[in-house]
Amino acid sequence: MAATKQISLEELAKHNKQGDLWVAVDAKVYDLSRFAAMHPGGLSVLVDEDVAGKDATEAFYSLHRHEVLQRPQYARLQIGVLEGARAKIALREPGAVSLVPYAEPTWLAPGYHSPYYKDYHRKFQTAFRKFIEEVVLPDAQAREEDGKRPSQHVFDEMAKQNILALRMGPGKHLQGKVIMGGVVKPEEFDHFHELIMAQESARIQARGYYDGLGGGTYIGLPPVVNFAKPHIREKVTAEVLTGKKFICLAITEAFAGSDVAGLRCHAKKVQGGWRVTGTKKWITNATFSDYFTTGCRTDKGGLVVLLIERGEGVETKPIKTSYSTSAGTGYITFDNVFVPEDHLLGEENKGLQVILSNFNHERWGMTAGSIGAQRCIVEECLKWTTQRKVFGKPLISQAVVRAKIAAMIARVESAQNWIENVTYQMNNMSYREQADKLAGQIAFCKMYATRTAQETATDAVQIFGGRGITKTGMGKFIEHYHRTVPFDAILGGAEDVLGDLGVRQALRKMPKDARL
Ligand code: HEM
Repeated sequence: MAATKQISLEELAKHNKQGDLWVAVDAKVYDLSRFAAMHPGGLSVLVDEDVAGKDATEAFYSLHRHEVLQRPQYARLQIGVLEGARAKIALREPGAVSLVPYAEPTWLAPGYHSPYYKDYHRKFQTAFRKFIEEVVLPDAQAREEDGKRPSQHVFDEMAKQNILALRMGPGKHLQGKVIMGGVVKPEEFDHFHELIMAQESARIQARGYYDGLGGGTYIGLPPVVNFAKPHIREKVTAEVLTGKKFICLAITEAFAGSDVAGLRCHAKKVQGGWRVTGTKKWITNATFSDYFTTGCRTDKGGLVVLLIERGEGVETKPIKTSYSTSAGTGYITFDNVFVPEDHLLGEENKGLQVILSNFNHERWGMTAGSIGAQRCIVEECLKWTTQRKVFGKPLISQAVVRAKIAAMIARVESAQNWIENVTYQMNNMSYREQADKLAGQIAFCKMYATRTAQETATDAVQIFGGRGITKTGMGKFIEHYHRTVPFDAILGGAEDVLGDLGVRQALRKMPKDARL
């Protein structure tokens, strides 16, 4: 329990030297006498006459994130509270919304309205944010750092709450399931709930872990759900959605990225099935997956998608990318792997249809997450520029800084409004209509969101200066964001490819009789 002894300013002032050193931060008094020599910022800054025995709140928040004081080893240095002073720093409770302007999309900001979200979206959002902050976030920060895959207890908890099943979007697979203790009925769950999930999950600000946490399921399982033989579909879906087994989508190769038609991994038809030989690269979750939804080229030159189980001839090794190995990004080699006939997804030589069928949903989900992460950076920058003082004034008092913040806010607001519009269309269109009408919209929206995300990352680094390129301390999320933001711009289709796709889709629909 925090110490409550009342300490006057006079008493505080008496403890102002090495060996007997107290400071007050936000109305709490800390005895730093023994800690001072171990202080990561050095002893000299603490024995400074403006700090030792004084209220050092401003100096503290210029240099540390609040979380420092929450670490048990530092929290226990508190010996009392400053007499007559009131704590001013209010921390958000888990699940609560931030009151920092633009830190939330308007539908969540107090006093604003939205045509899209209903009361059950709000309830779901509150429960989901709490879940993310209490269950996922601590593991996310630790695993992003040590590079291990997300801990099994997080998957187990997600399975228990049926969150893994929600990652497949709305649909029959949710029938009869109790979602997060009943906070939303399966038949009510729609694409706005999914949008909430993507944006809330992005708040962990651990990009590798974010993909580690079922990124493979999100893109690897839908082809099984939609195209597998019933007995395979039931078995694999049950295993994956209960967090017992893992699956990934193995399409990209060293030879072919966005150019799916250029795949070389070869499936040879044999008695009772197929023999697969080839490689796959940059496959999210590959290092810990049990199943691989794999695109292969057939003898006839067509494409086939096979569900390959980890076993003889299958090897995975981690690829070190600029985000954490927590994502399980891997290189896969298939060496004459036997795949039984009933593991075919869809039809022979019609694999492209299987692969393409999920692209829109994948890209839309990535865009939603990317915008959520971008918004967190806006909040970080707003907090930093108002609390950080340079030349005696807060950073935000510089016009050039305000101009950067203005651009950041405009970008994230426009991207959010766009994704909400697309989501509304998805809610009101059949899958076929979505494929026909939204492929271009989603491609453009993703291209725009990730382009603006990179601009915001660059601006944020300028605002944070050296801290924006330092992995710990005040700017740690900025450093992380700036380093990992290109993933959103590459995975699921590079920006240029998506832009081109969107224009080609538009051209297909140009009326033949349109003239200036
Ligand atoms: C309860 C009191 C304090 C604790 C527990 C504490 C703890 C820490 C920790 C853990 C760091 C490492 C950086 C981080 O993780 O954010 C740090 C850095 C630092 N601290 Fe403190 N600190 C305290 C008070 C102060 C005060 C009053 C000053 C006043 C000037 C100060 C000045 C610094 C400086 C200059 C750094 C280096 C910052 C940087 O590298 O950007 N600290 N402190």
